[in-house]
Order: sequence, then structure tokens, then C-alpha cells
Amino acid sequence: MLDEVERWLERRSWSVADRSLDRILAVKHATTVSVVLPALNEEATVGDIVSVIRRELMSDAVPLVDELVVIDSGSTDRTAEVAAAAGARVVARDAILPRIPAVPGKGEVLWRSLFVTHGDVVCFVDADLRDFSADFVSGIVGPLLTDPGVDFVKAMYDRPLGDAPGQGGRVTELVARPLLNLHWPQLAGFVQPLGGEYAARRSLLERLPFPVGYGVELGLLVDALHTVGLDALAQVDVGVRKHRHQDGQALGRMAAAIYRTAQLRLSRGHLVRPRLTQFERDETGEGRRFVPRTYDVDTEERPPTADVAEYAHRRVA
Ligand SMILES: O=c1ccn([C@@H]2O[C@H](COP(=O)(O)OP(=O)(O)O[C@H]3O[C@H](CO)[C@@H](O)[C@H](O)[C@H]3O)[C@@H](O)[C@H]2O)c(=O)[nH]1
Ligand SMILES: O=C(O)[C@H](O)COP(=O)(O)O
Repeated sequence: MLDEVERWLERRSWSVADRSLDRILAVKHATTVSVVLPALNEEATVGDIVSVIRRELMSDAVPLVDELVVIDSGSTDRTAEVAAAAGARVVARDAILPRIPAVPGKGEVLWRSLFVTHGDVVCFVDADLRDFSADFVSGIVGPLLTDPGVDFVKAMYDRPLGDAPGQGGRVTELVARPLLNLHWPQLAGFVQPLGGEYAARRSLLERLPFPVGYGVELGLLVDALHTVGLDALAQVDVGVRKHRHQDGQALGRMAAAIYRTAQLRLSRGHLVRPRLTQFERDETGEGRRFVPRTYDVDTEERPPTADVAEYAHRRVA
């Protein structure tokens, strides 16, 4: 492990017990907090998660969360009804930004959620969690309220696989952790890099691209590192996480999406929003100092022409 990561673990790795709710609330002031649950067919679990957050973090006594939104990712079960009955605002994925048709995937709904929420801090929580505790939210929102230098916080936890302790997180262990250690060793200190529970300042999230599928966690983590630096990232231990496990083939597809997300970032380098700073000597001012001027660098790419329908028509003609 890099020395830098060892120092980071000492500075930026906490437990939920390190910040009491009283302490967090005392510094919240006008900062607003949105909690977003992406949900695709989660009628069995979404209601309980919404109820716990409403009861424990949205009361007059504990007004930590200002807004709780479930983004329905095209569910065919009763997810929307159950979430609304428990007290969430439910927004259908396709109702957000209709000019750009939605594509399937978790990252897509997280990205769309930024268009319909208002909090200065946005906290994402998976909607398939069992035995949910409000610590999952207060634990990761806390550092964003108490520490101005922190911009992005991930939850960490034990991950059982069914009844087997410590065996969960198969894609994390087989794909994400090796990828991160080999290519982005500064991120090797994250215990749960793929976990779906993380909070960040909107001012950061709105500057990051969102992979539309399951690559979104790895993409956001890598891009956050290169946008704000390791010291602005943190993690908080919130206990044990139980969730619905996907089968091996579904996890294979997830692994491929994550690998592809890494591959794109490796091929295009580390600059997320590349800028070029040039210098001009100021001939008018005193001291003839060099003055920096910064420009956006064009990095937009078009897809291969073979992927564009009009190109195929042109060849036929
Ligand atoms: O198209 C989708 C797919 C999933 N989800 C929701 O996203 C959450 C997480 O999805 P899930 O299929 O349960 O993911 P996991 O198998 O648990 O995968 C883990 O690893 C993924 C890749 O990093 C992360 O996105 C997950 O949050 C993390 O829990 C759940 O609330 C889903 O309902 C959507 O809203 N739309
Ligand atoms: O994060 C992961 O690795 C995937 O969500 C798989 O988790 P599981 O092995 O606990 O189902």
C-alpha cells in the first residue's frame, strides 16, 4: 500500500460512532441533504428503508434529511406504490428530462436524480437493503457537514453472502479491488469501493460524468479522485450490509460494465474536465508579471460512424 494511502486511512477513515447525531445537526445550519434511492423492482425492501429514514432522520427532533426521493427505474412491481405509501417522493425515470430518452441502468437513474433533487449534499442508498439502519445515511452525510475539506464519502461494512460472514461483495473482490489496486493505487484504501451507499456534495457530483450502468460507482470514485484529490474522499464504517444477491451471470455482466468503465478511463487518461493554462506577460501592469489564462480543452468524441444509422444509409446509396 502507498504511504499516502496509509496516511489517508488514518485521516479519512471513520466509524459512525465518531460523530453523534447531535454534533452533526449542530453544524448543519442551512446545508440541505437529499437522499436518493434508485429502485428497480424493490417492493420487498424499499418501504422499510423509506420508513426508517423518515422516522429517524426526518423528524422535528432530528431534521437531518430534507428530501427523500425514490427514482423508479422502470419497475414492473409495486415499488412506486410501496415507496409512496411509506412517505417518499417517487419520480419515474422517464419523467425526468424527457428530451433525452432514458436508457436502462442504475447510473442512468442516479444521474437523472440530480435533475429532480435540490440538496447541497446528495446521499445515494440502494433500495434492496435488508435490516436497514439509519446509520447508513447519518454515517456518510456526517463528515460532509463537519469537515469542509471532505467532498465524497463512501460507506464501508461487513458483507455476508447469505449466512456466510465476510463472503459477500464478489465483484468487489474479484474485479474492482484488483483493478483499483493495479491502476489507481491511491484508491486501494477503500473497503467497499462498489457499495451503493455514498454521499457527496452536489458541487462535485454535477461535475462528474455518470456511466449509465453498474460502472457508475467505479467511475465516480476514480473521477472524484482526479477532480478533488484523495484527501477530499473519505469512508465511514456503518456496520453490516445485507442485500439481495444477484446470480453469477448477472454479476458477470456487472463485472464487464465495471471493467469497461475502467478501460475508458485508462485510455483517455486521468483528466475528467481537462483544462489548459497558458501564460501571458502583462505588459500594462506594474512588474510585467506572467498572468495565467485557463481554457477548456475539447475532448468530446463522436461514436464510430458505423454505429450511426445515417452512415449505413450512405454506404447503401
Ligand atoms: O437498472 C437498474 C439497476 C439497479 N437499480 C437499483 O440500484 C440498486 C443497486 O442495484 P443491485 O442490482 O442491487 O446491485 P448489486 O448487485 O447490489 O451491486 C453492487 O455493485 C454495483 C456496481 O458497483 C452497485 O451499483 C450497487 O450499488 C452495489 O450494491 C438497487 O436499489 C436497484 O434496484 C436501478 O435502479 N436500476
Ligand atoms: O459489490 C459486489 O461485489 C456485488 O454487489 C456482489 O455482491 P454479493 O457477492 O454480496 O452479491
